[in-house]
Amino acid sequence: MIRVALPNKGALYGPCVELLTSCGYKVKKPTKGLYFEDSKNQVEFYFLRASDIPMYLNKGIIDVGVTGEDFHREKQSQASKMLDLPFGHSKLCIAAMENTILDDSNQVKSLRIATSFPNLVKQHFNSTGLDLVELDGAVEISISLGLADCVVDIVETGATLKSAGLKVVGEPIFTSNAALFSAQESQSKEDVKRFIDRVNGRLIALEYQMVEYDVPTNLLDKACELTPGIQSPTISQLKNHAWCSVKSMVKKEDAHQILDQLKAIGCKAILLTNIEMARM
Ligand SMILES: Nc1ncnc2c1ncn2[C@@H]1O[C@H](COP(=O)(O)OP(=O)(O)OP(=O)(O)O)[C@@H](O)[C@H]1O
Ligand SMILES: O=P(O)(O)OC[C@H]1O[C@H](OP(=O)(O)OP(=O)(O)O)[C@H](O)[C@@H]1O
Ligand SMILES: [Mg+2]
Repeated sequence: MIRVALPNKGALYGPCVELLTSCGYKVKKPTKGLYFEDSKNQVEFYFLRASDIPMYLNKGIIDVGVTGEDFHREKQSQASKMLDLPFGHSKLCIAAMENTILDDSNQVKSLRIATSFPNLVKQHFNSTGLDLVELDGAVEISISLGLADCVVDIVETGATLKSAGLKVVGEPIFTSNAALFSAQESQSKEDVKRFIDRVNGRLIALEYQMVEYDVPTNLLDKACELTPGIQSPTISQLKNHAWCSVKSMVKKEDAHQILDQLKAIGCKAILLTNIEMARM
């Protein structure tokens, strides 16, 4: 059995459950309770606060955990990042009331700053003498309540700041995404390696598609240049020896252009399919 920690709510919860379900894990947060055992796959899932997961990993209590890079850095975690995950993209931004005149984000140094990320703020301003107000959440309301003059908070679309009458000041102090981390002492466990390999397989499946096409044998090299694959394309001979069939993985973002190019050089029966899962 390995222990895996997932955020129990918020922006990372849904995407985490979806990712692990597509990897064949049974992930179900009980209505009351923070633990679920997937006995078939020998995994115990713990649903914890995203901000607490680095501490559990640091102490080696949990083998693997998903949280944001921002919390990993804020909590000065010793856990190792194993995989970047394609969700939880956000920025830590300085924000102040819309009518505030701040020409330079350095002026913020002398203001009362409310945040859930005190260490990242200190690191950013390279200063220990800041007037920091540490809050667990709902940071955006602290200015209108008179607790702070500005905030450093998570921004994705900017809707939360806007509805609180705030604007971003200067450049983001940190850019984050969700990631899968492993406790130092768990990295060599075979069960942990298998878990990470499965998740990585699904991430590759999401990033690539499979293209298959028929190509005249004299154009095979030219076509393979367009579809080199990861290792090498698979080539099969058609019954009509003047033609070959090629199968190759292509990056999803490039797939449609590659299909256009294959058609343009004379390939036929060009098919593009999604990949459900991979092991590389
Ligand atoms: N709107 C968002 N879009 C994308 N990622 C986000 C968003 N909000 C938060 N995150 C990311 O998700 C992680 C968890 O954030 P957050 O602290 O908001 O969790 P939460 O479960 O909502 O807890 P809390 O109740 O303390 O706010 C962080 O790493 C953060 O960067
Ligand atoms: O820029 P936006 O798209 O508005 O997203 C940013 C907001 O999302 C998160 O809040 P969350 O949804 O986790 O609610 P919370 O206040 O309960 O943490 C985060 O704490 C910000 O407040
Ligand atoms: Mg939140």
